[in-house]
Amino acid sequence: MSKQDRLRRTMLFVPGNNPAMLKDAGIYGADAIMFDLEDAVAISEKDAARYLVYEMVKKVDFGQAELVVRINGLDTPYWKNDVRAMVKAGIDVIRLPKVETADMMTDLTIMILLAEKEFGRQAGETRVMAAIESALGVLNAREIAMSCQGRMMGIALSGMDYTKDMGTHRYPDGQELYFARSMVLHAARAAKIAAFDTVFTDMNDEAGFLRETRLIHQLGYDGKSVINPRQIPLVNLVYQPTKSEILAAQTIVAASKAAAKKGSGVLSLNGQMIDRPVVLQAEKVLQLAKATHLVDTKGNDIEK
Ligand SMILES: CC(=O)SCCNC(=O)CCNC(=O)[C@H](O)C(C)(C)COP(=O)(O)OP(=O)(O)OC[C@H]1O[C@@H](n2cnc3c(N)ncnc32)[C@H](O)[C@@H]1OP(=O)(O)O
Ligand SMILES: O=C([O-])CC(=O)C(=O)O
Ligand SMILES: [Mg+2]
Repeated sequence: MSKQDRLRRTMLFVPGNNPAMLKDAGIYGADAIMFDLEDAVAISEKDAARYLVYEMVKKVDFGQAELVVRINGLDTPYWKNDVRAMVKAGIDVIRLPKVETADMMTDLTIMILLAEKEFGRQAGETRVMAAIESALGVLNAREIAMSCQGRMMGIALSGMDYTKDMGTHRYPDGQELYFARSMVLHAARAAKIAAFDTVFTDMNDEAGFLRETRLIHQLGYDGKSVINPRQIPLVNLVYQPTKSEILAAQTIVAASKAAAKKGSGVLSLNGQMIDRPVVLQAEKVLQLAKATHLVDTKGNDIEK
């Protein structure tokens, strides 16, 4: 799977000052691991956490997971050192919290470019993502998503800080996030980058977590930030295609390959027109099925 079309169903937050959690973060099968230097780390621990995460990124094998770091915000004295250390360590993605304007992302990428030069990394290699955590950030989501072309990997909604900014808090039905979720998703889709939903903090409320995950899956989100390994299989369950979706996708992909051999990009299958967007959607279904080991690498069923 190329870096562009990799799955991003789960992004596991790991506190940057917890050696035990950091060391084992790769064993739970998260699509991305997010080392947190921001709100999970006390002020007195900021330098120690940065050093610890640097060592972990350099030395620990986290398998296939995409490695993301949530650095401290641009209004803190820590973020520049965070960027330098993480670029030096070779992190895949830097997540900037509390993004309100596209200019903030530009400031971040200027610093990243300097660090890439300083530490001999290829210019543009370090990707970025923005976490939207306020009313202003939501209203500017489109410009934020369109910024840093080439480096921008995705945008995330951060519902805890966002609801605080809105003068409310999280409710079980999620109505308070409806507008923000729609805005962030539209901005991501318009910019052709990934969209991540916010964390669900009650680790024991499995039914509530599944309800929220089904909602964001239905809306079209790529995945969700998660805070506990127990939440990972639940997200994967929701994102796992059904048998009939897999069968339909296999039929579409096979028929489109046969049509392509005859030089045709569009075909009719059981009365339905099949063209490029339908084929791309079918390929995505097979990619998800492969990730959950329902089909093999050629898209054929695996007998269980
Ligand atoms: C609003 C925000 O900014 S949210 C983002 C910031 N917050 C965070 O990063 C918090 C991330 N989550 C955590 O720190 C933890 O899940 C806690 C503290 C909330 C709960 O931890 P625990 O009570 O240990 O949870 P639990 O009993 O389910 O843990 C089971 C195992 O998973 C490990 N684990 C739990 N959470 C994580 C995690 N986020 N990353 C890696 N490993 C984890 C535990 O260390 C434990 O491992 P062990 O069996 O080897 O001892
Ligand atoms: O990104 C997240 O979901 C966690 C977070 O910081 C918030 O909700 O404020
Ligand atoms: Mg936050």
